[in-house]
Amino acid sequence: MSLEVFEYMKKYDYEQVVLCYDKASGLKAIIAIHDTTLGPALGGTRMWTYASEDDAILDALRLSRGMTYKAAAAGLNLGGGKTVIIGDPRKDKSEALFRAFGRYVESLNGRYITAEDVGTSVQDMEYVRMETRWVTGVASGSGDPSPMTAFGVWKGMKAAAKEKFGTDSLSGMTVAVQGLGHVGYYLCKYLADEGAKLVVTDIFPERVEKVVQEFGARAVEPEAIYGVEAEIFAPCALGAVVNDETLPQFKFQIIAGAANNVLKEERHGDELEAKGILYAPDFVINAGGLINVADELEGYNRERAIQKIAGIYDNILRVFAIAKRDNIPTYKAAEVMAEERIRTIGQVRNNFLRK
Ligand SMILES: NC(=O)C1=CN([C@@H]2O[C@H](COP(=O)(O)OP(=O)(O)OC[C@H]3O[C@@H](n4cnc5c(N)ncnc54)[C@H](O)[C@@H]3O)[C@@H](O)[C@H]2O)C=CC1
Ligand SMILES: O=C(O)CCC(=O)C(=O)O
Repeated sequence: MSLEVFEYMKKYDYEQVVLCYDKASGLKAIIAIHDTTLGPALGGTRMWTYASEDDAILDALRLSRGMTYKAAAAGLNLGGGKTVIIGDPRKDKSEALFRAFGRYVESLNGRYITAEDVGTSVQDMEYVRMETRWVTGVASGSGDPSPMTAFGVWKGMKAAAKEKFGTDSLSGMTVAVQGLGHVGYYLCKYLADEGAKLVVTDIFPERVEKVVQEFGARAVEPEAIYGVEAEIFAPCALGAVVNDETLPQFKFQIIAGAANNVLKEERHGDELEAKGILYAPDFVINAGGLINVADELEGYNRERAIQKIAGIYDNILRVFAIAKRDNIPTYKAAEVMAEERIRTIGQVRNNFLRK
């Protein structure tokens, strides 16, 4: 069945979807702008080989809505957007492709600000910057946001441990880390430095080997990670990893990782709750990269960014408090927290002249 784009936009209140095609460079991109109530839509550019154009559009739609919630929950004055470029990041990149994309971003005149995401790099964003100033996370600015995302996930994981075990020390605890890319590697470093035991996996053996060598991690095959004996599961690869197949295997007590859209469907969040597994919602715990690139918009100050990202600890505790207050699962509590802010600040911004 093909995707009914306008129906989907109506259902979840999207503002705009832009299809970008450039013959010379081969660019095929989808820019999705979900909501700009709080400010311009900021969100990275993902490059991926999608099975179909519908899959690509749906990914852009879902990810951009996640960005609205992420920015709102993080207390940022930004809305939600995301770009998907259809292509193989290992083969299809070129200066022309990213510059063509940059011209589309420029055409939106600041309504959408881009950055890197899975499959794109700081270098790619330098090409985008040649055509537009509406790009963050460039080498001459805040650079790769991934170490900051990892720092925020580590802080949020500690808050979850505090809630579940009464202590935020992860020393001696076992953490299962799925995906040892930009974020997963740095997360392993924070955890190893604190004395946590690591069980890790990745589809690229060289990434696994590096973490085993550097941090004394134990490696398992990709499919085995879901059944590992560990207090905490940190998904740092792709989304939808909490699903009907994986859930029955879980012996974890906490799920806290960097991946976006961790729950395949909302009901999987209900099932985690029913099993007594504490879920630190994805868009709250993984906001470190967004907070970092957003700081670049004010003239980047690393210390200020680190301070703000450390606030993810309190933000995660706030989500758990709302969950208890309203007697709802944590994934819903995170949405309530974000929606409350969009509603309140949206009303405030409607007073007098809107800038
Ligand atoms: N980089 C950032 O600052 C942010 C990243 N995220 C999310 O965090 C996740 C990780 O991001 P990055 O580290 O930047 O991406 P990355 O592409 O550098 O790393 C992902 C890693 O997961 C591995 N992987 C893919 N499928 C796997 C599987 N089935 N089993 C095991 N490993 C698998 C890949 O080989 C790769 O090493 C993504 O979902 C991303 O959307 C969210 C917020 C910010
Ligand atoms: O971290 C980035 O590059 C920008 C923010 C983003 O796209 C994300 O948090 O998923």
